[in-house]
Amino acid sequence: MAAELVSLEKLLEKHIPAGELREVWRLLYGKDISPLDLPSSAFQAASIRGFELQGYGFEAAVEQTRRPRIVRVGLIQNKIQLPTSAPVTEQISSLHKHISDIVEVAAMCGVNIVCFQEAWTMPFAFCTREKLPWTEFAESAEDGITTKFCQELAKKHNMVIVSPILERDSVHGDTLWNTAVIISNTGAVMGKTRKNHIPRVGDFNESSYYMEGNTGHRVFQTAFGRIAVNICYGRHHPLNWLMYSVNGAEIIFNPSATIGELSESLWPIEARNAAIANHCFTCSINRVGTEHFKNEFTSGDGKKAHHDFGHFYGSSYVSAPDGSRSPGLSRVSDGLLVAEMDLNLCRQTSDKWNFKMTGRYEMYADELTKATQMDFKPNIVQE
Ligand SMILES: NC(=O)NCCC(=O)O
Repeated sequence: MAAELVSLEKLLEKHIPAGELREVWRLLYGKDISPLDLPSSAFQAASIRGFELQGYGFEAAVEQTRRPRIVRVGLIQNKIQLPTSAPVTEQISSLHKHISDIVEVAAMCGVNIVCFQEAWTMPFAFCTREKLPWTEFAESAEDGITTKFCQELAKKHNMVIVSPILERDSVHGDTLWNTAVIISNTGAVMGKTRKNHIPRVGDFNESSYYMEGNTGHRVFQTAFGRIAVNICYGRHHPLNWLMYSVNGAEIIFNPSATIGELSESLWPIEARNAAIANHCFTCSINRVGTEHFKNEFTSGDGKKAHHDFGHFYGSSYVSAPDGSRSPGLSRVSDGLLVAEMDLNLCRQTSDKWNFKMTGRYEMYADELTKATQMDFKPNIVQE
C-alpha cells in the first residue's frame, strides 16, 4: 500500500517555487497567517518526544475602548500508544503519559486552553460493535481517573483543559455518553457538555454505545474566554454551531475522530464556514493513525470483513471569524498546534458583516416550529 501523504502543505512546499508560495498560502488560508514565535526549547522538546509543533497568530485591529483579548489555544492530535489488545488500564495510562508530555510543551508555549481529540483515552472502537472491553473505557465525568488526571495538569500549568471522554453516568442507570469535560485553570471541574448528534454512517456505529446528548448548547465562561465544544459529527450540523454561538461562544472546539475516505473532502470546509457564519473561532482536531482490532467486522456494504477502520487523517487546524485559517497539522503524525488569537476579532467581524444582526432568527424559529409539527405541509407553490 502507498504511504499516506504527510500533508497538503508539505506537498505544495515541495513543488511550488518559493517566490509564489506566499501567494498560494494567502489564497488558501485567506490572508498572510504569521507563524508564532515559539521558544526553541519547545520545538526541541516536541522533536525529542516525537510530535510536530506548529504555531500561528490571528490578529485583530487595535480598538480605543477595549484592550486586546489575547488567548493561546492548543490543539492536540495523537495516535493511540498501545495495541488495542493491551489491558484497558494500560492503554489509558499510556495515553495519560503521552498527553501530559505534550501538554508540558503546550505550557512552554504559553497555551491557556488546550483541547484533546474525541474519546482521547481509548481506541475508536465503535466500528467493532462489540461491547467488551470498549465500554470499560467509560468513566465518570466528575471524578473518573481521567478527570482527576486533567485536574492535576490544569492546576500545574494554569491551563483550561477540554477533555473529551466516553462518559459513564452511573447516577442515570449507567448511561454512556460522548462527553467533553471542561476543567478550569484552577483545577476545578466547570462542567460537561455532551455530543448532540450521533453518526449513523459507515463504520461509525456509535449509536450502539451511547445516547444523543442532553446538555443543549452550553458555553463555559473561562478565565480566557467563552468556549463551547461541538463534538465530531456535530460539525455537519450548522444549527449546532449556531446555537453555541447564540449562547455566546467565542471559541468552539470540534474534537473529532474521522477517516479519509469518508470525510476528508468536508474537513477543511465545515469548521471554517462555521467560524465565518458565527463570527467566532473554531478549532478542529482529528486523531491520527490506523487502529487495528483483533476481531474482524463488516461494514454492511457487501465488502469483505476487515480489522481496521481506515486512516484517521489528523490535519487539525484553527479558523478565524474573518474566514482565515491556519495551516493543518500532519495527516500522519502526532502534533500540537498553538494558535494565538485576539478575541476582539469576533465582534469586529460581526460589526463588519452583521450575520447575527441580519440573521432573521424569529422568521426561522417560526418556520422551523411549523416544519416539526405532525401536520406540516411544505410551502410549495404548484402551477
Ligand atoms: N466520531 C464521529 O462522530 N465521526 C463521524 C464521522 C464524521 O463526522 O466525519
